[in-house]
Amino acid sequence: MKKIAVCGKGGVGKTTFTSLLCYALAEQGREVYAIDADVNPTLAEALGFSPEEAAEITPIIEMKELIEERTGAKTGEYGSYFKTNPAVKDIPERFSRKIGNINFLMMGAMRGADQGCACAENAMLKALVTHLILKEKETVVMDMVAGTEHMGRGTAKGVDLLFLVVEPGMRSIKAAKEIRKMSRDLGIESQYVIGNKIRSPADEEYLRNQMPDFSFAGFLSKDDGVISAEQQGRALYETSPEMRETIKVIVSGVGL
Ligand SMILES: Nc1ncnc2c1ncn2[C@@H]1O[C@H](COP(=O)(O)OP(=O)(O)OP(=O)(O)O)[C@@H](O)[C@H]1O
Repeated sequence: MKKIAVCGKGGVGKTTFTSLLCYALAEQGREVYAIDADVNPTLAEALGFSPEEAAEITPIIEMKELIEERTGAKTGEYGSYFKTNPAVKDIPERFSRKIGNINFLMMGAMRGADQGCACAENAMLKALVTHLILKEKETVVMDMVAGTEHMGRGTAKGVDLLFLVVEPGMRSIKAAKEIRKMSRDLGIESQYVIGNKIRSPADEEYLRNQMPDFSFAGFLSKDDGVISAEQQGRALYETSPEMRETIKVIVSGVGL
């Protein structure tokens, strides 16, 4: 019964971590709704869908046509639609694909340079997340767009738990600090850091020293297995017993 968002600077490993988290939660018997909220979506592949399967999924943004058709509500009024029809199970089938207990949905692919900002997508996601009513065993996990923009727009409103992914470098730490500040303003109290691409205990220590007032949920090693899984088109959770064990410890450590 949780809505979880995974945030951080571009390229830190949000998608990699999100895929592991979804599998670990699904293995506990939860019904997981994995939402790729990134405008450059890659979560489908990280979960182990083939590029062909991923291409068949209708992006959530196209729900707007459905919403307008059913309710007459226009862009910006999605909230009222989700109030009247708020269960995840009500989301029509063409918007999702399933692997085991993981239901995958995506916001929408990157727009062309001349197609404007992603305000409509953000409004849509915000409405969806704010108004979704989850059943006891249902969990939503969102792989967010890089950086802080979505926080500024309040897309992550309605989220219960935020994971901030960082790597051992100043830039991702700076982004995490900004995201935390914004997310606190949105009322998201539960926030944990995941240190990714860790090469040695010194990397862990560096992160802990640079972020003394953050709660660390755990650390993921820098591992060639991540690239191998990508190349094979398989889920990292399936290919790496080490990552599987690490994520399980993280999940139980934060009480999920
Ligand atoms: N623990 C790791 N060990 C080795 N490589 C990793 C690890 N985590 C992520 N990577 C690699 O780093 C790159 C970025 O990872 P990923 O796509 O998960 O990050 P992201 O934060 O979701 O990126 P984006 O902001 O572009 O969506 C990928 O090529 C991935 O293979």
